[in-house]
Amino acid sequence: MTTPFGQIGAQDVLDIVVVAFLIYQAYLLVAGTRAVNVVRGILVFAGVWVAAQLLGLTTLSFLLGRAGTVGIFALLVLFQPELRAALERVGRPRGRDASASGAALQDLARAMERLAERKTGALIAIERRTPLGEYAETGVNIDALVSVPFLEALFARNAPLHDGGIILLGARVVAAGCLFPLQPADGTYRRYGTRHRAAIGLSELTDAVVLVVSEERGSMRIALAGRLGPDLNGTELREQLRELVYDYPAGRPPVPGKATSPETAQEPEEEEVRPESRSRSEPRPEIHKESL
Ligand SMILES: Nc1ncnc2c1ncn2[C@@H]1O[C@H](COP(=O)(O)OP(=O)(O)OP(=O)(O)O)[C@@H](O)[C@H]1O
Repeated sequence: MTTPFGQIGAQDVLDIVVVAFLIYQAYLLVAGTRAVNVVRGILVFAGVWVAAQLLGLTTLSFLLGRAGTVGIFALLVLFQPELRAALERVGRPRGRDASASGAALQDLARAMERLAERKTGALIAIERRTPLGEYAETGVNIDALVSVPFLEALFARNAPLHDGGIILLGARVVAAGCLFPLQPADGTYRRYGTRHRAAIGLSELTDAVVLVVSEERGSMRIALAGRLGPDLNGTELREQLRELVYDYPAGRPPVPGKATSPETAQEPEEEEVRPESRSRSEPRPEIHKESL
C-alpha cells in the first residue's frame, strides 16, 4: 500500500500492532499504581528533550540526551518490581481461576464479619491486575480454597500465621503471614497503627483491594489506591467486594477519579472508597447462583 510515508506492507502493520499492544500492556501495568507518576515524569523529560532538539538548543539537548542514557539504567532499577510483575503476568494462567467466584467472596465477607465481631485483627489483600508475588514471597506459600473456617483459623490469635497479611488470588489463599509495605508514619495516616498503614501502603503501590479488620475497634475497612475507606457493615462490604473484585474487569485500567487518585485524598477517614469500575447510577448485572 502506498501512503504519504511511503510503502506500507503487512509486516509494517503487524509491527505497529505489536508495538501498540506492548505499549498498552505497559500502560495497564502502571495505571493505578504509584509508577504512573514516574511515567508522567519521563514523558515530560522526553517532551523537553524533543523541544530542545527542534529548537536547536544543542547544549541542553546534549545534556538531556546523556541524562536519558543514564536514566534508562536508573529506570531498570527503579521499575524492577514492575518489570518482575510484568513477567509474572505473562506467565500467569488466564481464565476463571484468576477471578474470584461469588461464593468465595461471600465466604470472605462472612469471615470478615465473624473476625470483626470477635475483634480479631485481620489483613487481607485481594490480587487484581498487579501481581502480588513479591509480597507473597515474604510469607508462607499456602494455596488453599477460601472458606469461612479457614480464614478464621488463619487469623486466630494463637495461630502460627496470624501475624501479617494474607493474599487471595481468585478463590484461593495463596500466602499467609506476608509483610506488606508500610505507608510512612509521617503521612496522612500517621494516626493509624501498622496494620492499617500496611493495608494503605500495599494499596498505594498496587491495584490490590486490601481489607482490614481492626483488633482494637472490631471494624471492617477497605484500602484502595492508597486511601482507607470508612467502617463498613456486612452489606456494604459485600457490595464493595462485588464491585471492586467480582465485577472488576481483568486487564482494564482503573478510571482515574475520586476513588483511584491518591492525590485527591483530603480527610481519608471520612471518605468512602468507591469502586472505580462502575458508577452507582449504572444498572448492575444480575449475578446468578453465586450471588453475593
Ligand atoms: N508491614 C506489615 N505487613 C503486614 N502486616 C503487618 C505489618 N505491620 C504490622 N502488621 C500486622 O499488624 C499487627 C499490628 O497491628 P497494630 O495494632 O499496630 O495496627 P492497627 O492498625 O492499630 O490495627 P488494630 O486496629 O487491629 O490494632 C501486627 O501484629 C501484624 O499482624
